[in-house]
Amino acid sequence: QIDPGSSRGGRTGALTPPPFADEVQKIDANPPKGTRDFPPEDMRLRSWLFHNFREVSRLFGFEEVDFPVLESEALFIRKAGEEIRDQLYCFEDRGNRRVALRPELTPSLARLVIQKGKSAPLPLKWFAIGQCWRYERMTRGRRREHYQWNMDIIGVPEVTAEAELISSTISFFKRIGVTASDVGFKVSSRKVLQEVLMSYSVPEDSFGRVCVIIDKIGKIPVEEIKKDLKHAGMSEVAVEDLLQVLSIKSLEKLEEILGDSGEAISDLRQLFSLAEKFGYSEWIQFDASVVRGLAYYTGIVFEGFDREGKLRAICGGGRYDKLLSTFGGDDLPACGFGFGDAVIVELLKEKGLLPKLDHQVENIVCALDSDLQGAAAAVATKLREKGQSVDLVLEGKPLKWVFKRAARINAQRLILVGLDEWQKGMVSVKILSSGEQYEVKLVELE
Ligand SMILES: Nc1ccc(Br)nc1
Repeated sequence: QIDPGSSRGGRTGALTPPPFADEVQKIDANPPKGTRDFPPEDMRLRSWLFHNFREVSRLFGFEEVDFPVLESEALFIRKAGEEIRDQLYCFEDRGNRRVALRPELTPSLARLVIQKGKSAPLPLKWFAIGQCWRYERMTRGRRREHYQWNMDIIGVPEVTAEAELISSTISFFKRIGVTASDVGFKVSSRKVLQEVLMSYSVPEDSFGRVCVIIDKIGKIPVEEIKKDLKHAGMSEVAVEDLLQVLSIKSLEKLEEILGDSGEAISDLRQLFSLAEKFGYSEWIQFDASVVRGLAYYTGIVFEGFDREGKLRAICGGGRYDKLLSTFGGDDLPACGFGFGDAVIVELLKEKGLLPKLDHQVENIVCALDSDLQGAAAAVATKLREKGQSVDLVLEGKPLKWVFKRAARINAQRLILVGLDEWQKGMVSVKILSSGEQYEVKLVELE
């Protein structure tokens, strides 16, 4: 029983109370805090977005996979101080199991790869579109759920995998009208960080934590970054030097600092060379400050950003060669990205690129007499079997109402089932755009 005072599509008047009024329990018609409903107009945009995610995945030869929204909490427990861990939507179920609403898809994908083992021949190219959750204090009024498109390549150690993944995101942007003037990709490698940290003998097991701290550059004061880095075991000199390296924006400069023999520079040179062959050089730039906020990345990392700098990262990803082995699986190379459904919509709004998506049906079918409701149903079935969409008027309504509904649902044709015509095996058809009207034998109705 929804509170009659609440807005219900503009319907007027209170609802008639049920027989057992004392059992009425008014509910809030809004969804839980931080979550969204998708009424038809919003669902059309979401379906359009997902259709483009799926089309690009198809063009790149990827196979769709899916996993439960609910996972064992253990899948997401990492000790690197990630935000994703602090905001885990976790609880104890009725079987006293620690479970969580997934905050991301990659650990589930890794779990499925391990489960499939040798039965899934490498390389695996899998994609998924799934709802992900975080429990964020509502003080910041941010969403607690979003849908992510993920593409992952398992079993390819070469940088060609990252180049392919970046290419797929750019294909997506191009499909929806976003250009290299709107969006760019900052690309780096965590091996840059690794080589600097190793030169200061920072312990390997602090690596993930240092990355999470560095990902906050530009989001929290630099003094806090420095404090956290020292707290993670780095000396004053190491911190200063690291921040210096992270400000580098050219591979030439990076080579001056790291030399030209390390894996970081070699991977990045290969990636930028592949970008040229793929034809997307104008979309990407080296930026040593990009580390991404997930602890498990081990190599190339990248993130799509809006060049006007108004929005948060649009998408991001990278190489995570150790994740499967940390879950007890084989030491398989892996890379992937996540692409959320919210920031991209903000970008499309900014750029005036939101598609116009109206509900549409090809036919509205109406009986002109209550005795002909069955006949109208037969006409609707015939058209549907021919693959035509039909909105069948389900109760006796005045023609004025029928025409109003036809306009509201963008029907192309009105099919009227009247007694005289029906007795001749005919129906009358009105083309609503032109007003043209004619009678046609049911057997010839196309
Ligand atoms: N990981 C995550 C989940 C849900 C939202 Br909204 N943002 C980020």
